[in-house]
Amino acid sequence: MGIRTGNQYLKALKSREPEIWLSGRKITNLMEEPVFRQPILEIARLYNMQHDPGYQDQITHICDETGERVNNSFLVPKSYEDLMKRKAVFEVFAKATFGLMGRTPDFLNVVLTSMYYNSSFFEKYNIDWARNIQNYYRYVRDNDLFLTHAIINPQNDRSKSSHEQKDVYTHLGAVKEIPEGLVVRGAKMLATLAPITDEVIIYSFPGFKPGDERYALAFAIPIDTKGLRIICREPMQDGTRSFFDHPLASRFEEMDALLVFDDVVVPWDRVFLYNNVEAANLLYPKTGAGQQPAHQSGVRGLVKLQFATEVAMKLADSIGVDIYLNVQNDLAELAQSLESIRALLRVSEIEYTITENGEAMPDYTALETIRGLLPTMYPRAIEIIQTIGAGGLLMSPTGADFETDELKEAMDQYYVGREGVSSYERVALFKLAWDLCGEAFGQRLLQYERYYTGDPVRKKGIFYNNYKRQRSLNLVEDALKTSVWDKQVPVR
Ligand SMILES: Cc1cc2nc3c(=O)[nH]c(=O)nc-3n(C[C@H](O)[C@H](O)[C@H](O)COP(=O)(O)OP(=O)(O)OC[C@H]3O[C@@H](n4cnc5c(N)ncnc54)[C@H](O)[C@@H]3O)c2cc1C
Repeated sequence: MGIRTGNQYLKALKSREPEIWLSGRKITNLMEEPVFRQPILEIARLYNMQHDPGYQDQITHICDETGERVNNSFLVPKSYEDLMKRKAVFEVFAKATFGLMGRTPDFLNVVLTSMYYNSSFFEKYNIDWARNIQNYYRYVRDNDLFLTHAIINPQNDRSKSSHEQKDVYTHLGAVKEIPEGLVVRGAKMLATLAPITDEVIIYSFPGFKPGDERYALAFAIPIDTKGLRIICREPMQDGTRSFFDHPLASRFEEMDALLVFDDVVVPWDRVFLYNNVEAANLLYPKTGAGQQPAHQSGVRGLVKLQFATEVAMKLADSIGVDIYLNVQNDLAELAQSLESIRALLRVSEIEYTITENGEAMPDYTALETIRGLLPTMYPRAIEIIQTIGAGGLLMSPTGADFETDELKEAMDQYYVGREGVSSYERVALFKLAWDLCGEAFGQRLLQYERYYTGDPVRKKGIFYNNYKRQRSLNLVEDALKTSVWDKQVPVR
């Protein structure tokens, strides 16, 4: 089939009945649920872009294996040019969502492509696992499916490993083998966009210890598999707010969910890893499942930071406060953060390496530096928006006020910005800024930037240890030898 249209995506959603729980209600008609309606349409819009002549050649290609047109996020990059082809889709999708949706389909497509191309890793442990991941990649690529993933255990007692939790099946684990497949029980989080996806893929961050064998799992199943419950977090908007009042929250909320597996049968041909602590711990480093998608996250993060920077600059300009040095300093700080991320991203692309099996890999150090910096740069951007908007952020009336005759004069007079900025324009801008920096929606976006890729504290620890191992760090040694040179090199 190859690339889907938005309508084909909607049709697939309508054809399924996943068990979704939202605010104590079981959702029976996903398409009619206001909370999901607009986010579904936003994802459908991305699928449509694949068919738009203005984008098609930029974000899709003809697959060598099938001759069908597929999304560039399924491309195994073998060269700088391939990395750029793949980047094009990251950029187009990120710009279409202002970087606010982190788990657009391209993200997990890259994870899966990476696992597929490095399936020799799975083969070392079990030839079936390798064949399964290869077939699954082809299935997802050729049907253009939308995946969610859950790689973290629920946050229960973090001082104990999975097998030490009070209930042995609090964290998702294997129960038994049956002829049809592997029976799994327990929970996994944090499956962003789960209710509106086609499939879920389960794998884990490293950190398994002996005794955790039953939790060492990787598999994928349809999102409506019997026994799989999707428990949504409290929504941050009810789906009835207007675009004018909440231009971002009304469009781009990515629902997050806990996945509970109630003796779910995972067919054997969908099991990628099982009962092997060593393999589960090596999955990330050996398949590139962390490093390749970091390219998508870097591009998306850059777009998001650019959006926040532009919001701050427009806000300051709209009320004439960017003549003040303190405001200019804050805005310059933001612009310099943005330029730093842009530069790092280019370094990651230009300094790519080719792995042993011929895969082009964007530079680890540059991408991890982006991952290390954004959890502080993005919250700082939000703080600057809050500081520049100040009390005005809390004073925005609603769209309904603008449509009320009795209020027209007051609206036109008291909400006007600097010369040339009408009340309507100023209020619209401040509302957009408030969605980003004040609303629960905006707070989630902030929490996303901190944690979407794992705990930044531990990630920095890993980064430091790798950096120490890989970099020569010889300058100090050289400096300590200077006294010897002094004696050897005659001074003229
Ligand atoms: C908005 C959002 C969307 C996300 N989307 C997804 C998704 O689509 N799929 C998915 O699988 N995951 C997703 N994640 C989950 C993300 O991977 C985790 O939030 C992240 O790995 C951190 O884990 P945690 O939230 O359980 O925090 P914890 O690991 O419980 O950490 C809590 C605190 O304790 C500290 N801490 C805990 N353990 C240790 C330790 N061993 N050593 C030192 N400090 C420790 C941490 O530094 C942190 O401050 C998302 C997260 C967010 C916020």
